[in-house]
Amino acid sequence: MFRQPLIGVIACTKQIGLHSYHVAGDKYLRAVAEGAGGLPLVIPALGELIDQAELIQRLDGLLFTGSPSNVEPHHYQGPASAPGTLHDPARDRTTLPLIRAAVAAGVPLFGICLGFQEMNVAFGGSLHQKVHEAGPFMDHRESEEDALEVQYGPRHTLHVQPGGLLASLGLPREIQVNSVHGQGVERLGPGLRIEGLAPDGLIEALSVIDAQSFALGVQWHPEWQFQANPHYLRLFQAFGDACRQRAGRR
Ligand SMILES: N[C@@H](CCC(=O)NCCCC(=O)O)C(=O)O
Repeated sequence: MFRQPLIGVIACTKQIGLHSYHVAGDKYLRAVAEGAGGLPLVIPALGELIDQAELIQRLDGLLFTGSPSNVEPHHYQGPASAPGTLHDPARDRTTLPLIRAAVAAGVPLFGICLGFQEMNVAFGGSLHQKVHEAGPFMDHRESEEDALEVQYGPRHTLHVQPGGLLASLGLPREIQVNSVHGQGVERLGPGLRIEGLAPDGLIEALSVIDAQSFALGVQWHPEWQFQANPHYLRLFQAFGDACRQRAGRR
């Protein structure tokens, strides 16, 4: 009997007035519901308070969203962040072990932007904290003066690497992607495969080589207006298929 896959969507912590909340972006939740065909469930960033083994037993997939926050550099032996850099330690403490546990248990997972960077760090990789100040790379940040449609509109070519997961999904060798990030992959974690490169050589898509199921991370934002972008939609459909496969087996 068909069971809609239950897909966890990782929350960020956010101070609203005097209180702290756990929030998840609307566009991610809609992409899970409509793009992946899943039942979205927001997972609070409660770190050690959550029994992650129990959690992943109940889930058919996990989406690690983007966020203005950045992984704390001590997780990848990086230099201290510049003053004013946004962090979300509670999210770090939740996502980094959860990514490893989910892959080990064969739970499909999809990382977007910060979620992509968390996948790299979870597997022992490191990050450029300011890509635009690191050697040959262009500025991958959005212009905050631009309208949202412009910020999340197509920005650069993504070179899909042959023989990988993205290629197996039928994506062409080159697609146009948006770019809303100041950090990026410096050293790729062991056990990860490069799935896509920006024109300046920055790694912008990865997969887990020995994953039992779908395990993809992308630096861009495929949840943005995915209904109108067949390449973005294809990622959520494939993620949803993997989650349905896990749901059907349980
Ligand atoms: N802070 C990191 C990751 C950037 C990121 O995830 N941006 C998205 C913010 C809002 C949204 O969810 O769309 C970096 O700057 O590299």
